[in-house]
Formats: sequence, structure tokens, C-alpha cells
Amino acid sequence: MASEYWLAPSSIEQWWSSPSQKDIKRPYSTDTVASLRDVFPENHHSNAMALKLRNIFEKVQNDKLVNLTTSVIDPVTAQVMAEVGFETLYVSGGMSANTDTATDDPGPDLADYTYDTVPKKVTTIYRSQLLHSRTARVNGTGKHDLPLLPIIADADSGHGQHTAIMKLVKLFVQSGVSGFHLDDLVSGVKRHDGKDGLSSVIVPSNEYLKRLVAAKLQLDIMGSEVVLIARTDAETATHITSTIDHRDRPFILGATVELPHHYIHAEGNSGKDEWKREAKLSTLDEAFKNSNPDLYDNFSNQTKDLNVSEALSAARKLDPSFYWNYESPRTSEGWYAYKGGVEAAISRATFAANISDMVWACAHFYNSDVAERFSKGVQNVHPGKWMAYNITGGFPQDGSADNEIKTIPSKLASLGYVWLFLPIGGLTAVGLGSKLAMRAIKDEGLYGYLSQVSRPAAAHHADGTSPEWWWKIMGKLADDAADAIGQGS
Ligand SMILES: C[C@](O)(C(=O)O)[C@H](CC(=O)O)C(=O)O
Ligand SMILES: [Mg+2]
Repeated sequence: MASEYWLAPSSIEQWWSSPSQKDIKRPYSTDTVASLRDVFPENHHSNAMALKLRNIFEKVQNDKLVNLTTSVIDPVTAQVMAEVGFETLYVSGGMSANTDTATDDPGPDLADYTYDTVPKKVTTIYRSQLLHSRTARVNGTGKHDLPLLPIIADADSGHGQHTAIMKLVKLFVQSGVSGFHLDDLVSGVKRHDGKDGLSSVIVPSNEYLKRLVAAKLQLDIMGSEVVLIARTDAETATHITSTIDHRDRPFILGATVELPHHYIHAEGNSGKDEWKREAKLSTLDEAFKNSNPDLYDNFSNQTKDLNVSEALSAARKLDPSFYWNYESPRTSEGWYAYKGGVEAAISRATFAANISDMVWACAHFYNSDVAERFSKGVQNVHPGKWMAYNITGGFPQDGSADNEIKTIPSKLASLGYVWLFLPIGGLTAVGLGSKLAMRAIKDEGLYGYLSQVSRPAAAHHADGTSPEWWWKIMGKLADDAADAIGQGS
């Protein structure tokens, strides 16, 4: 692409009116994007793959289906997933944390790894797909049609403010990614033991929006078609870092009863639970409506678009004895109590949809009521908006829900979801496959390997998993190069 064209705001304008970009509402201009561009574009791989991903989502949406995938753990899983017919791959932050990180410190999913961890994983998986397709072509195995699968990756909370987010997005585009999700969580504060009644902690709506806009700006700077997925954790959130944004007011909780001490002085888990019970937490609007039903309409009209602090002043002018305290439930970190739920997720998704291609309310278990309400909430405001759904756990092992589980994909498709993924499925599959194979080798030695590992693998034509493929067939590429180099003259 000639650099005059690439750097001309008019060419960016033209691109923004193309089908993949026309629905995005950007708060910045083409001039700004042009001025931030490097002289040459560098996104060929990612763009080709991202357009392929967009086609997949369009097709499933038209056919009223949902694209299902799970996490790819390494190049072998990537090849197997292509062979069995998956159309997309998911690179999970959690699985990257469990298996390898850029700082070589595997561990639980805290999203505390350095921000190049997931892009590096994507690079490895993407390049392994290129290698497999090149190998198949050179060897004439008839598998050169085996598709390169678009990769969707986990960008977590962006790992910092806008400059870090933009660098992360740049790494993703360079990695060959086709889509990524960015969320509204505070980085690195997950608790796995539920201590202090703490689940997800989220940032205010405006900070979330700024993250998404920073990501989109970087994609625009790179002329990238990569799919931006806006994930919100508002459904499971228990706390928020700030009350500054008026859009968060319906979900911020305050004490309606004045207690002798604040939440931070309550001791232990049970003391904290008791404090919350006694404080009778509620949102400002609910509290005012309960204590002043006759004044509520007046209050509500006066305080549209006001945050909790401003609206509380208005409430006190209307009723000087009104008590509602959003400071007293603050945690020792300063976080405010938050009423998570599907309404909160809808509120965030409806504005995130303006700047992203797909919205996703992250929950860890399937809940048909939540899936339906979220879909209605989003589709009422943004008809046809792409939506994602994840199921991490909650699969009953006793068979009691088998029939329901079978119908989930078609239910989600009928609600308009286009992408359904099992974030930990790849890890479970790799673990189970390894356990069965390793058990056979350990218990039955060489014969166990022959009868229960290598022979079934050959029977399944699991090319990517066989040493033959990696050594002999792939080795042909190196041999061809050696022949081409010859004796050097
Ligand atoms: C989807 C997710 O972001 C991931 O990293 O795979 C995780 C999965 C999990 O920890 O359950 C998430 O939902 O936060
Ligand atoms: Mg994650």
C-alpha cells in the first residue's frame, strides 16, 4: 500500500464506511488516526484472519447458529482442533497462566502475568498453523486446505492505562490474532477463597469505556480489522473502585442504617457479613423511594445524569433527615460496595457496544434467565449486535442436566449469541488425554505405548500429534532449504 494513501485521512474515512467498520461510533477523528500512523501498515496476517473471523460470525448469525470453541493449549492442540473441524480457537489468559507465562512463572489465573504473555502464546499458535499449512502444501498431503483457524485471545483488563493497552493491542495485531476481549476488572485482585465477600472488582463505566476506545484507536492506527470484544464482569461484581460515573449510580450500594463503626472495622468474614446485614445495604434510589415515596419522582427528575455524590446532596435538600451512606461500606482498599447483576452488565454492554464489535457478560456458569435478559437488553438497543457467552464450570457430573446441556448451543443461537466458548475445555482435554496415555505407558510399558497410544493415534490420522509428522514430513521443509542452499555456490 502506497504510504500517501495509507496516511490520507480520506482513505481512513473510506475504510470506516466499509461494512465491518460502519457501525462503530468513534470519539476521535480520521486526522488523529492518520497522524498517529507509522508510514507502512504491518497487519497483513491479522487482517486476513480477522476478516475470516468476521465472515464466520456473520454466517452463524444468518444461519441462526452459534460458533463453539474451546481453549487451545499448544501447537499440537491447535492442529488437532483444525483436524476435527473447529472453526475458531480461543487463547485463554487463565490457561496461559496455568501452563506458561512470559516470565516463566505458571500459576493460578490472576491476570498478573506480564502483558506480552498472551500475545506470545498467540504468536506461537498462529505460526504453528502457518507451519502446518506450509508443510501440508509442500508434501502434497492433500491437507493443504486445512484451514488456518482465527484466534480469539484474552486481553484481560489491558494491563494498565491507555498506553499499556495500546502496546498490548499492537502486540496482538502483530501476533496474527483475529479478535480479543478486553474487560472492566481491576487487574490482579481476584480472590479464590471468597474471603471478605469479595468477588470481581470493577472500574467505573468511563474507565471501561476509555480502555475500549484506546484499544479501538490502536486498531485504527494499524488499519486493523481485528474483532474487539467488550467483556464486562458487572454481573458478578461485588465492588467498584470509584463512584464518579453517573451511569454506575443504580448499582452503588450504601448503608441505610447508621452503625457505630464502618465496614473496615468489622472483624473476620462473619463480622463483615453481619455488618452488611445490619447496615441494610441498598442503592440510593431504592433507599430514597422507600423512605420518601411521595418525593421520589421529583428527586428522580432532578437527578438524572447525576452521580451518587451529587444525587445524595439533592436527596438531602428534599429530606434533611434522609440517611444513606456509600462511604461506610468501603473496603480497606477503598472500594465501594456494588450490586452486580444482569442489569449492571446490560448497562455497560449497551454503551460498550458503540465502540466494539461484540459484547459479552462474563459469568462462569450457564444461566438461561441471565442469557435471555442480557440478550434482550442489548438487542433492544443494538439490534443484531454480536454477543458472546462463556461456560467455565457448573457441568453436573451425575448426568442430571445432560439433556439441558445438549440444548444450550441452540438456545443461545436463538437468542442471538454468535460465539460460545469453554475457556478451560482445552486444558481438561489435554489433561485427560495425557492421563490416559501416560497411564498406559506407565502400567504396560512399550506395549502400552504401542497399543494404547501410537496405534490409536495413527488410526485417528492425528498428524499433528505424530513424531512422523514433526520429523519426517515437516523435516522436508528443512531438507528442501538445505538442497536450495547446496554447497553455497
Ligand atoms: C475466560 C477467562 O478470562 C480465561 O482466562 O479463560 C477466565 C476463565 C476463568 O477463570 O473462569 C475468566 O472467566 O475470568
Ligand atoms: Mg482471563
